[in-house]
Amino acid sequence: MSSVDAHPTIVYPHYVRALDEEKAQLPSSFPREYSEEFQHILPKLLQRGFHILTKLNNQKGNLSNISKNFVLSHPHIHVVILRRALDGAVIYLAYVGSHVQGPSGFMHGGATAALLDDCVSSAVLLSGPFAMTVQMNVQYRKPVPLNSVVIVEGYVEQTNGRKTVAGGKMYHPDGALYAEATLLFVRPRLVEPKM
Ligand SMILES: CCCCCCCCCC(=O)SCCNC(=O)CCNC(=O)[C@H](O)C(C)(C)COP(=O)(O)OP(=O)(O)OC[C@H]1O[C@@H](n2cnc3c(N)ncnc32)[C@H](O)[C@@H]1OP(=O)(O)O
Repeated sequence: MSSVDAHPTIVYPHYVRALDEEKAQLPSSFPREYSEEFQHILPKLLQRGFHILTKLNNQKGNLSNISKNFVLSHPHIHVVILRRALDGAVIYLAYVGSHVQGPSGFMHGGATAALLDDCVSSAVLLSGPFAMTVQMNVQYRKPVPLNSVVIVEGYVEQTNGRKTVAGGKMYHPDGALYAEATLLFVRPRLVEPKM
């Protein structure tokens, strides 16, 4: 098996273990200027039935697969992950810093897509077997200012065999929509359970 083939099966158990081990803590290393905003928003998300899963930005040791995640390890993106058990929806409460710029003063569209993909993928991975994004359609509604807090929400819409349709939204904490996406995931044949 090539290293590319091995990747999904190695990463997924690490991911689940990381989420298990890192429950219920807001990262203590969050810079002061936005930790207050996080503290203000978090209770509202908890009221909606979400609970904090992880402080993945601070992973160490054998969780290196997580610490290399493009979005979660980005030095200018800080994420607290929450999940709602009722429907498996996932929220990334995120601060986007200065070095994710596309248009001057605003977030790069690719970074917006990456955050959406990662959040929606987490919702998919935590609700079912490993699957990979094979299609993603992003509607960019408003430019996302740099150095700001955003809420990203991911949810599974429908699973049919190896295919899962899922959706995501990125919005300002006041509810104004920045972007929304529809994604198709496919469970690779290679990691299907053997009967
Ligand atoms: C650390 C954890 C962090 C959590 C967050 C991580 C976020 C990362 C999310 C990603 O970015 S994933 C990386 C980007 N995605 C990829 O690299 C996937 C590349 N694609 C593949 O490797 C293969 O397409 C894949 C292994 C997913 C599927 O190949 P298979 O050979 O197993 O499936 P196959 O080609 O037989 O397709 C199965 C079904 O899906 C359909 N399908 C596949 N690709 C499609 C596509 N692109 N569009 C529409 N349908 C597609 C295909 O037509 C077929 O439909 P039917 O069963 O109805 O015939």
